[in-house]
Amino acid sequence: MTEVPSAAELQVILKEADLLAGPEQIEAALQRLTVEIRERLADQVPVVYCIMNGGLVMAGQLLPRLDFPLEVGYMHATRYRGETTGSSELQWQAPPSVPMEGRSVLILDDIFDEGYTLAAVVAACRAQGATEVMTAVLTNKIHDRKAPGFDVDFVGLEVEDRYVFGFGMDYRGFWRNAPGIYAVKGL
Ligand SMILES: O=P(O)(O)OC[C@H]1O[C@H](OP(=O)(O)OP(=O)(O)O)[C@H](O)[C@@H]1O
Ligand code: HPA
Repeated sequence: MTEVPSAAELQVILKEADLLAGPEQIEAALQRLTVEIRERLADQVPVVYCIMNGGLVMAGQLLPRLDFPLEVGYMHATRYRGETTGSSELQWQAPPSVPMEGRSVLILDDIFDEGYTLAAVVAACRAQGATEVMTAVLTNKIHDRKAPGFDVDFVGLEVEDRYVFGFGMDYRGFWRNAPGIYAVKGL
């Protein structure tokens, strides 16, 4: 069994991390996302899926702002599994919880990093008969290692090319609950 770090060790991770975006910047990003998404999807009665686990906080904060009719679902696809580099194999831990055939779909996730997760999720939604599939992420990590031929539709904030955590994103499984977006010291 993997050993759980102590609370003191985890506090050091947070204390030594660099704050990239605080609550005010995140609030502004969520407000921008709300306006853009409403403009595009308000009359589509979409199914809005949270990608577990990372999308949980973003979805929880964004959904109550989307003041139009929609359904909520979730799916869990994971590539990092507690590591700081992604595996080539995407594991589906939970398939989409709501049928999407003939529906407009909006996918919510915490981070568009290399993009292989969302590219595979969008392909799966198309294969399951969604008529249109849009993606919204809280953060887009800026680098040139993106999956070819795929992009997201709505981005809250750009973050630098470091390993980030907070607001849904984990560092080795921890600190998804941190109220800002932080970069791990040295990563
Ligand atoms: O753009 P990519 O490089 O594919 O990475 C982004 C994905 O990685 C993280 O999920 P992770 O695999 O860590 O699963 P988790 O949310 O369950 O931790 C994150 O929540 C995104 O879904
Ligand atoms: O930088 C990151 N942080 C947390 N989760 C992630 N999943 C992909 N990239 C990241």
